Amino acid sequence: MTNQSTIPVIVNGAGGKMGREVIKAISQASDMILMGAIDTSPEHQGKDAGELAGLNIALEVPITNQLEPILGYVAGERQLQPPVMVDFTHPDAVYDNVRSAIAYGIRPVVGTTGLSPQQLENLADFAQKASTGCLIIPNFSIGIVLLQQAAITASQYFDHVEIIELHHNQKADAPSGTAIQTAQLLADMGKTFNPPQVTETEKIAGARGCLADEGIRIHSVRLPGLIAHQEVIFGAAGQIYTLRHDTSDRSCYMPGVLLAIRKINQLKSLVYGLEKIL
Ligand SMILES: NC(=O)C1=CN([C@@H]2O[C@H](COP(=O)(O)OP(=O)(O)OC[C@H]3O[C@@H](n4cnc5c(N)ncnc54)[C@H](OP(=O)(O)O)[C@@H]3O)[C@@H](O)[C@H]2O)C=CC1
Ligand SMILES: O=C(O)C1=N[C@H](C(=O)O)C[C@H](O)C1
Repeated sequence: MTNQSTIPVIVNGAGGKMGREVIKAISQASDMILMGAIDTSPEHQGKDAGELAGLNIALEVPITNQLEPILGYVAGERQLQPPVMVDFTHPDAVYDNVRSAIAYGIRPVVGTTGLSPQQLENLADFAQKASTGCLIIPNFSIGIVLLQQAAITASQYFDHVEIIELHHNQKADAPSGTAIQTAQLLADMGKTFNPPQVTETEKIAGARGCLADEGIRIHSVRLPGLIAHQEVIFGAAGQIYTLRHDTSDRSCYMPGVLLAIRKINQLKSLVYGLEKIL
């Protein structure tokens, strides 16, 4: 049943691994209603979003590959709560999706990773000018927020740290958005890590991973059988301190996604990271 506090939501990437999970979560949230489901995959066109998500009932929302008509339709409906677009699509698509949503006055909750620093800056400008909330969340799980907080604490006492992120081999971008954010949080602590101990030679290019800001290295593993995992390993003389987060089911992201949908209406600009809205 819809009422004045029901939040209209459209899901972009509705047929994907995360999109289906989001549709299930929205269908179970009494304060939200699915108003549109977009996915460019030809195999999903016209299917009911609820049935595709594995629900026993149809939601009467067909999957379409046309984002703009859905944005226009939702923007034109008379509703008291501002509509939200959740995006779990592809690194190549997310920038344009977010710009389109903001142009229609629809607030984007973005889980898709792979936006460049320049794209993030442009989107922040765009959201600011439109006075529209925009949430970009590289990882919606509470476990990663806690891992990052522990890493920030540890970084005050350790000068050596490397990050290993491990994901399923369908992932398009590397390093993961989570690893990039984790490295940035550590780099923002105002010190340089991993002072060189010897002159290193990579006998095969990439052996030492990629170099993020302030000397922090990130290593990316892609294998079938994995979902999403991250280790932050600190080293000092005679000791190793390892922080690890493991995802065993994508439902772990849903409390964060629902929180973001509920909170975005309070924002008037771009906010990056789940920790900012907890
Ligand atoms: N922030 C977080 O907590 C999390 C973020 N992610 C990120 O979310 C993104 C999606 O992940 P995941 O669900 O696993 O990926 P999937 O490939 O399973 O799903 C993406 C879906 O979006 C479709 N798609 C691609 N381009 C567009 C477009 N332009 N418009 C609409 N639909 C499109 C894809 O179709 P097709 O297959 O035909 O390309 C696919 O059906 C990734 O960037 C991933 O890193 C994932 C998990 C958690
Ligand atoms: O592609 C994924 O699966 C994930 N992507 C996000 C990332 O790049 O950090 C979040 C999580 O790691 C799962």
